[in-house]
Amino acid sequence: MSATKRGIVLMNLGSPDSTEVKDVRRYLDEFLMDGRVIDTPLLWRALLVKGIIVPFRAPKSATAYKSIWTKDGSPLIVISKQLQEALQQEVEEPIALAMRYGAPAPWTAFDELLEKQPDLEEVVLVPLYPHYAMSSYETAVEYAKKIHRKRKYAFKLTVVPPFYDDAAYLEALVDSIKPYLDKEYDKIVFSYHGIPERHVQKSDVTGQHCFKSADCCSVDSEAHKTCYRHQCIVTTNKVAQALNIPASKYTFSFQSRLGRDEWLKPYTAVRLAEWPKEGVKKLLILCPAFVSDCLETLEEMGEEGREIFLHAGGEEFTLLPCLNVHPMWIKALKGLLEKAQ
Ligand SMILES: C=CC1=C(C)c2cc3[nH]c(cc4nc(cc5[nH]c(cc1n2)c(C)c5CCC(=O)O)C(CCC(=O)O)=C4C)c(C)c3C=C
Ligand SMILES: [Fe+2]
Ligand SMILES: [Fe+2]
Repeated sequence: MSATKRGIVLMNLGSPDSTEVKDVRRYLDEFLMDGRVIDTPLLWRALLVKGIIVPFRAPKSATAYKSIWTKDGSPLIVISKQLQEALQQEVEEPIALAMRYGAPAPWTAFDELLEKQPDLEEVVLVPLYPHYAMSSYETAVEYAKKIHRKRKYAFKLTVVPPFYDDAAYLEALVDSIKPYLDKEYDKIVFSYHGIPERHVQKSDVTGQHCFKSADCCSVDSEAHKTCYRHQCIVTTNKVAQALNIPASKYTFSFQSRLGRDEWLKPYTAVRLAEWPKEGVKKLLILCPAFVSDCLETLEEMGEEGREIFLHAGGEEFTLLPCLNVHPMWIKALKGLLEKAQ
């Protein structure tokens, strides 16, 4: 352990306060007005989000949230709290939880740590995203930094980088998948949350790598530090190789597209309707862009995705759980904190 008086903040995306349409509306408004999520000029974004997307989406999203809501609230929040508690059993430094949207806000987390340790010297921020995207990792980090700056906290803020290729994280994923490979399956799909292709290009620090060639993600580049697609491919291939899954039996795709822009392809929802026709009848599917089960895994994949696949002639659809509180994931997080010293 370091001599510095450290605290830890685990930061996830956040959920609405309840499944009531008004709370979902407020949450979607905060989320989609984020310029790193909908990256259009402010006025156009406000018209689009407040005038079109939120009014239409809020009632539908509220219904979707109702189908997964637990007695203790949103699965994402409940599981993130369980993760905080499980990690706290293993780590001496105080740990607080923060969300990018909704509650608990980062300042609540910072203040909670200061209450426990008034002479706090450093806070290590762990964005709970394995892969870099401006709409997930980057917005969480920039928001936490803004609050740290504006509120003039005296402690130093250190940020854990994306951990898509961290050996212990990959081992945890491998261990979580292993039991599902014992039964017969035709294909295992790594379905990642999608993002607009434009976002990948915007994050390209070289300005001349991403999407400039068909194999850009497998050609070494500085751009990969912030290339979501490259990082998803690395996670997929490393996990599949560690499990000895032949190339013909695994693939990756991207889910949760919103709007009409070109997003990363292939689209999971489109492929789910095609796979059965290509002979893929027994499907295993996991969503490694999320470390905690949430609306996008439980409802979008577990309910909508299942329906699409079975309706198209699929026979078995098995959704694997996220890492949630897997002991090897806790160990991996502990390792990431040690590396951040
Ligand atoms: C991997 C992390 C995520 C990325 C990247 C991401 C990008 C992204 N998301 C939207 C729009 C929506 N996402 C929604 C839910 C949602 N998204 C993530 C993670 C990432 N999003 C999570 C964990 C969740 C679930 C939250 C929960 O409470 O369980 C939603 C809200 C639900 C809905 O109405 O579908 C929206 C909207 C965009 C536009 C985007 C990139 C541009
Ligand atoms: Fe999302
Ligand atoms: Fe790339």
